[in-house]
Amino acid sequence: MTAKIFIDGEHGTTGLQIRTRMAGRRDIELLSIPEAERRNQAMREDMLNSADVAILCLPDDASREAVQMVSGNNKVRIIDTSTAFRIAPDWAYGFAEMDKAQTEKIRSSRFVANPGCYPTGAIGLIRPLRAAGILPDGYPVTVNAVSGYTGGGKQMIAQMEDQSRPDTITANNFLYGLTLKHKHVPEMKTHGLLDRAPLFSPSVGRFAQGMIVQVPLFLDDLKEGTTIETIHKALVAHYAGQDIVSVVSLEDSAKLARIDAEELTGQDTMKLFVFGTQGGPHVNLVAVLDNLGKGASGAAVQNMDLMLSA
Ligand SMILES: NC(=O)C1=CN([C@@H]2O[C@H](COP(=O)(O)OP(=O)(O)OC[C@H]3O[C@@H](n4cnc5c(N)ncnc54)[C@H](OP(=O)(O)O)[C@@H]3O)[C@@H](O)[C@H]2O)C=CC1
Ligand SMILES: CC(=O)N[C@@H](CCC(=O)OP(=O)(O)O)C(=O)O
Repeated sequence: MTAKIFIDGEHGTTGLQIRTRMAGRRDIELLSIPEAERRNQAMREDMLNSADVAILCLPDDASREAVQMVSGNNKVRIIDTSTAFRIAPDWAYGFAEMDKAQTEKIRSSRFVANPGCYPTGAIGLIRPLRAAGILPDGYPVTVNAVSGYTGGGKQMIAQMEDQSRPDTITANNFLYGLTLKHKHVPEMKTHGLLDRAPLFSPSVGRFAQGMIVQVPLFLDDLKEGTTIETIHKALVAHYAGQDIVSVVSLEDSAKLARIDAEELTGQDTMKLFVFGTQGGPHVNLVAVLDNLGKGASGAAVQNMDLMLSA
């Protein structure tokens, strides 16, 4: 049986990438609205209510409206890629590898919130250490990151690529979120199992897709006896038995002189590293992913496949 899928926002950055990933699939019938009608409420409502799974690739407010449009129709299941429902208690958080029960939660949920790109890296690094008791209560977690500019959607893509625009961005690498109130902080705190909000400082580089997320830690302030090896072991144990998130060996990490933010561009996987020197006081946890892959569209397709396998 083919499943009917509607991507609301299919002509945007995330929507287009999801559509590309579904091209050629015979188990799916893609319901579609012509680009010129993308904001036509009546057509969207009709498509939303005709789908088995609707994937929302819209700004937060438009996502909330779309969910309202199907609220009385129990047949339709939703994957929302916006920030609107990521810490809502009645939604499943769509990061299947974040703990052993999550795959099943996603498979059986009607409502699945796709994670943000930065939180995918940050939670991927932090949560296993909280679950293993390595990262204690009260630890002041900081998260620093660089993203490809497609993370800012159609508008930032135009600002970075079209120098004739009055709002063009000329910087090759810039910090933003300078008020330290980025919309991803609540999600990192909740699903990272943190008792204190992390201090998150994002940046953007002049490359389209890719991402590095860093969580530096002081070993002396972690569970007594924690070393670079125990941290690495905890991550390896956490991600055993799946093939989306990989943990690079300490030996291979030690040989690296630099990390390329674009290393996984076009892929739907994520790589985790633990950097530092044996016996040294610090470690730097690093996640590399494609902001549009495991950070958005790749995760959405993974979640859709889990839901369709129920
Ligand atoms: N880009 C990324 O790396 C990631 C993005 N996301 C999230 O995915 C969602 C989509 O982001 P992104 O694809 O980047 O954004 P884009 O701006 O690239 O695309 C959004 C699309 O939604 C359409 N749209 C906007 N408002 C409405 C509305 N009221 N009704 C119908 N259609 C509407 C837009 O049409 P129009 O052209 O007319 O504005 C556009 O086609 C956002 O919530 C974003 O936060 C999640 C993870 C990563
Ligand atoms: C570079 C850039 O602007 N990135 C976006 C986040 C991209 C992402 O993960 O999106 P959502 O949380 O919106 O789903 C931002 O900082 O708002």
